[in-house]
Order: sequence, then C-alpha cells, then structure tokens
Amino acid sequence: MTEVLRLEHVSKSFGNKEVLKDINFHVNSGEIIGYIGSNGAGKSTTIKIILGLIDDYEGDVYVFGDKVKGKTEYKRKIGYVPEVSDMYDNLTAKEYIDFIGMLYGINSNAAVAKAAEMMGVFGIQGAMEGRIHTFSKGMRQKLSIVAGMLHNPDILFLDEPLGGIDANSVLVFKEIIQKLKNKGKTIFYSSHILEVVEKLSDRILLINDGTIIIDGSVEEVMKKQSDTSLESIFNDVTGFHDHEMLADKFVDAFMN
Ligand SMILES: Nc1ncnc2c1ncn2[C@@H]1O[C@H](COP(=O)(O)OP(=O)(O)OP(=O)(O)O)[C@@H](O)[C@H]1O
Repeated sequence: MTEVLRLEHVSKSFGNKEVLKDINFHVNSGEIIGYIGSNGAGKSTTIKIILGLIDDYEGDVYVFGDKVKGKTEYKRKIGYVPEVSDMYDNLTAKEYIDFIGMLYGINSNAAVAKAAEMMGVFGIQGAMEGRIHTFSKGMRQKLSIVAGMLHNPDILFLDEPLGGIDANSVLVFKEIIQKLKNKGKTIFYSSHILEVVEKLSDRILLINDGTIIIDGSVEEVMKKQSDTSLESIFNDVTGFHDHEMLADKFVDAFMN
C-alpha cells in the first residue's frame, strides 16, 4: 500500500471565521474514504485545498509524498467530480469532452471515443451531440462523472456524485467505485447519503466544526460508538437529537 495523500496541520479561515482547525490525516492507495460532516463543516473547503483551488491555507498537503502548495503537475493524478458542475452550457457534450481532454493532453478522438464508451455505460451515449443546457440534471451529472475520470486519475474526489442519477445507474456507479478500488485507485467520497457512504467506504472521516472527530473503519467506528448505523453515529457525535421536535415545529408553522 502506498500513501497517496497526507494533510498535516491544515487550517483555513475565511475572514475571522476559522473553517478548518488543524486537520491531519493520511490516505493509502486503494482506500475508499467516506468524508462526512454537517452542512458547513468544512468538507468542500478541505477538498478545494487538496485540489489547489484554495492555496492560502496553513499547514501542508502532500500528494504521493510531494508538497503540493503552488504546484500544478500533481493535478493530473487527481480527478474531481464536483457537486455542482460549472459546465459550459452552450457547448455540446462532445465539445466539452474535447476541451477536458485538451486540458489533460488527451488527443481529441481518443477523449471522445473513451467518453462515448463511458457515457454508454450510463445510458446517455445518444447525448454526445446535444448541448449541455438541454440536459436533465442526471444527464449533466453523468457527463460530469465521465469528465472527472477521463484522464485515469489515481485519486478521485467525489462530492455528492449521485445527485439526480437514476437507481440503475447508481448501482452501476457503486460497482465502478469498487472495481476502481480493486485497481488501486483511491476514492475520497463526500456525501450526505449516509447509507451509501456506510456501504461503500473502507474508512470514515467525520469532520465537525472544522475538526476531524472520527477517523476509522466503519466496523471500528460502530464498535467504538456502540451504534448500528452511520446515521445514528452521525446524529450522536454531532449532538443532534432534536429531529422530532424540529419536525413538529415545522409542521406547526406550516399549519398556521
Ligand atoms: N469562499 C468563501 N468565503 C467565505 N466563507 C466561505 C467560503 N467558502 C466556504 N465558506 C464557509 O466555510 C464553511 C465551510 O464551508 P464548506 O463549503 O467547506 O462546507 P461543507 O462541509 O462542504 O458543507 P455542505 O455539506 O453544505 O456542502 C461555511 O461556513 C462556509 O460558509
């Protein structure tokens, strides 16, 4: 097993708001990491720092042992499927894939042929000539997945990747993740759908208010917390027990 990613004492503030507070973890090849936390906990900020989209942070990020601050070459080893993709809506899928291929130095015909095969797996091969602004939410997300994986990255960051994707393609996607793991790829999976995270992940990283409060295998974490599901662990460690009261409050307001 090779160490592919390490964060050492990473902290980040926006103005006087401390969003990440001394984050430390490392990840090995072939691991599927479920990165979870409440809204605003700091998940996307962590991922953006690793991707080099935010570079004014404290501490260090290492990818394959090299410090990445200020560097770009390492980005070829990383794939990113964002939660909301900034696609160029007026392009066709083919033009978009061509553009992504160009960014990674993949020849146009090879990029389009590879994408067509991957899109076919998700049942959207017919969309290649369509303009992205005409796509459904799920079609956009499938194209985003294909685009993020086109360059055969070693580490894949998936931020809520299943949004809008139909149940059959979700099944295929979960299999793909397992098979990529078996090929030694590392998957960093961030999602609020905890049933999926629980099933997919080898290891859970739970960030709360900018601090990693859980780091361990799903079994270890459940044993330690004496809980039976990731959802109840999440509720417990984030100190949330008010769902019934809050639902009553909402319904009361609704009925008034
Ligand atoms: N560019 C920015 N400027 C100011 N504050 C920011 C910026 N980006 C993020 N934040 C703040 O940092 C905190 C963490 O945000 P982040 O997007 O990392 O959370 P998250 O865990 O990904 O949340 P979610 O689950 O809702 O996607 C939030 O309070 C957010 O308002």
